[in-house]
Amino acid sequence: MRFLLDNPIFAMACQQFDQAADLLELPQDLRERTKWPKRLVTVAVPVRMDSGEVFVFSGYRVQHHLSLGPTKGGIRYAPSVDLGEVAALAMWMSWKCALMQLPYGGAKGGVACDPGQLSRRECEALTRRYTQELISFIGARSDIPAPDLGTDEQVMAWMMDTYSTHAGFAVPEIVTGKPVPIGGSLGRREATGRGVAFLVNRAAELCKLPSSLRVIVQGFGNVGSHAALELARTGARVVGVSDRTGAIHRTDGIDLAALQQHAARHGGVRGFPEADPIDDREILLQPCDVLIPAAVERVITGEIAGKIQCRILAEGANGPTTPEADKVLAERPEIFLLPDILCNAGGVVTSYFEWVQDLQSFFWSEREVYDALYRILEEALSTILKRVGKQKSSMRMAALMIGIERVAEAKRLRGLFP
Ligand SMILES: NC(=O)C1=CN([C@@H]2O[C@H](COP(=O)(O)OP(=O)(O)OC[C@H]3O[C@@H](n4cnc5c(N)ncnc54)[C@H](OP(=O)(O)O)[C@@H]3O)[C@@H](O)[C@H]2O)C=CC1
Ligand SMILES: O=C(O)CCC(=O)C(=O)O
Repeated sequence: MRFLLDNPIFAMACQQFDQAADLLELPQDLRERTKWPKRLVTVAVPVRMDSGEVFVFSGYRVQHHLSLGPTKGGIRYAPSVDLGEVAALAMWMSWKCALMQLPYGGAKGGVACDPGQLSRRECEALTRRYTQELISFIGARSDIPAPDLGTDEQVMAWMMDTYSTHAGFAVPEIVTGKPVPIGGSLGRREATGRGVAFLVNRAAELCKLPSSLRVIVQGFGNVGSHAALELARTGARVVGVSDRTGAIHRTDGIDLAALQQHAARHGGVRGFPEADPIDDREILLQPCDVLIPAAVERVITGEIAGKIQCRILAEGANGPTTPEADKVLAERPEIFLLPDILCNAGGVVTSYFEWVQDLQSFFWSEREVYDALYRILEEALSTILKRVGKQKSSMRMAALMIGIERVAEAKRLRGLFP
């Protein structure tokens, strides 16, 4: 297992864990049992490409702990995907699910590929073969995938169909984040971004900021675009947006509907005529009230953390801030941090609602989904704030401590074979 530490993202997740476990004074045996992932699955995924050639992709699924219920977490399609990255993301899922009091352990999966370079047929073939390779390892009572970076509702529909064809009947509860007509939940598509927006507005109230927040978002995919749209709906002005194609800035605010149309037509935000182009690193350093990294890991480095000019740092992405940056942020108390395992938890909480609805074959209104989601996010925020007050810790450490201690307690209560 220790070979995973060669991966910098896994090493970062472990560094965070160790720091929180030290603060919790977690006994050594429990610490070891809680830290390491339970199951690491690697699969070869052969796909006939449109060219006629067969390419073998590498696929992964990591199940971090099984102590509280099935494992839960997204499937990522990105060139960076490897076992260490997926293991780190699975670990963060564990603390996130426990923080939200969901009856799940953490998991994550993915395939090393560039989804932008795959045709629709290639993406479907890849998804179906990856799902087939995972059939013995996933299940509605054991491990339930969902969308993440580079995957969407269509990928979930193909996964559900492949699994259901194998079972001989429809198994909608095998994945969440699927289209509503085949058992998806109302509100799941927008839930992560709307959860981010809800928490940003709560943080703005706590910081006594006006509602006309200036917002910068890195990543204009599922999380970034819905966070931006929801914040704009509640009175904010989105002044900067970036994605892999580039970054744009407009002090008076960007027309998000027009930007969405442009991005759909041109494959990204680059070249949007109603805003100024800006360097994709510089965009993070522009003055704003809220900075939302909603793309990939480790973009807020120590150096960037010293230069950002926001009042709220809202981590839509998983792991966007390095431990070095956390040290810098500790010296900048004017910045209110919404840590990833809180900030982007709206996605998995709504996935939990989807799973419950599928198991019961009884579906909720969008209003019921969001009322329940915001109640859970509010409770998690208030539990973290109390912990910050009690232990004088950072928001990140408080959130991690709560998640980790719940998992450790489950392991302690369940015990070990004598
Ligand atoms: N989807 C969900 O429900 C949840 C997602 N998350 C996390 O949120 C983050 C984003 O996921 P999601 O929105 O689903 O993914 P999407 O694939 O929908 O969107 C990702 C966005 O990030 C952009 N991007 C990728 N790399 C970079 C980069 N290096 N610099 C700037 N932009 C970049 C992409 O640009 P382009 O389009 O040009 O490739 C795209 O706009 C991930 O960290 C994910 O783990 C967390 C909780 C739930
Ligand atoms: O919706 C889910 O089950 C998981 C979402 C996810 O991958 C995440 O929160 O990072």
